[in-house]
Amino acid sequence: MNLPYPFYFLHLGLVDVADVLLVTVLLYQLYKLLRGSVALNVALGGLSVYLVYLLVSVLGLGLLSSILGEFMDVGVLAGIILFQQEIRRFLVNVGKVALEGGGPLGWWRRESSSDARLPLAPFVEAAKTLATQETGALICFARASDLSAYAESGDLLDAEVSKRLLLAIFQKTSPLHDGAVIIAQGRLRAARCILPVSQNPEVPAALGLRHRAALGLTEATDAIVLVVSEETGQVSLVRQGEIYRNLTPTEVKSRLGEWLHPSGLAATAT
Ligand SMILES: Nc1ncnc2c1ncn2[C@@H]1O[C@H](COP(=O)(O)OP(=O)(O)OP(=O)(O)O)[C@@H](O)[C@H]1O
Repeated sequence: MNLPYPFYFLHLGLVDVADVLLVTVLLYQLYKLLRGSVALNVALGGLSVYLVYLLVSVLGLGLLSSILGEFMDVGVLAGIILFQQEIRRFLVNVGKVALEGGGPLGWWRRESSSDARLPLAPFVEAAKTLATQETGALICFARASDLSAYAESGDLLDAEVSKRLLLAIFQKTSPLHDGAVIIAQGRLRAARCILPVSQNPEVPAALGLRHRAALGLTEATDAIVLVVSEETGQVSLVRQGEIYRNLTPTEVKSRLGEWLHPSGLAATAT
């Protein structure tokens, strides 16, 4: 391909164009996989260091270039360790698409930053009843971040959401009551899920593991978590590592509506 000055020195063939397009698609897929999670910040940090390294190398700053070069040498290994969950999910998705054109885990990949079909009444009503009974509960609402790795740590259900189902799961005698329930794409996807526990030293000592797990998930992803305390019967909502405690059913409904249906869609279904 003949290019105009000042790009005439570039020899750009069809293969190069296809190469650039494929890299663009790959980077976009990676962005979709990482968006809404702290992994995206880590990836952007790594990319910034790499760009500085390239610049420093071009400018011929020997010492800085060799220091960053050492860093780059271990970068691939560090990347594999840091992103092991994301790499695993990416490969699982690629495998599913190749074999089944989507497969049973296809719903995790659907694009939706909030679930317009999700009725909120079952959650508000179940939280109210569980709070009265002082029965603990942990309910996670997936948004853009992929929660499949957390769902896979528990029992996959893929059931229709209802107040009765939520109450049955969290009853103390239920074999599914321990851990968290995950809601995604309008369905109850899994129960008994293990969440990452927040290591934030500023979390009040009065909050135990259930609340720390809710905080931990929202620090790592853009999920929203509803917590019912077994000890106090208080209902809390957690978002972006922040906890809103002791909420009334009306407050739970309006906050959930605001966060999960920002456009006001489907709130009528409640
Ligand atoms: N990492 C985790 N992921 C999911 N659920 C967890 C996790 N850690 C603890 N839990 C749930 O929290 C329960 C223990 O809650 P704990 O009493 O320590 O927390 P808490 O924040 O004080 O809550 P509560 O006010 O209900 O007592 C466990 O039985 C389990 O169901």
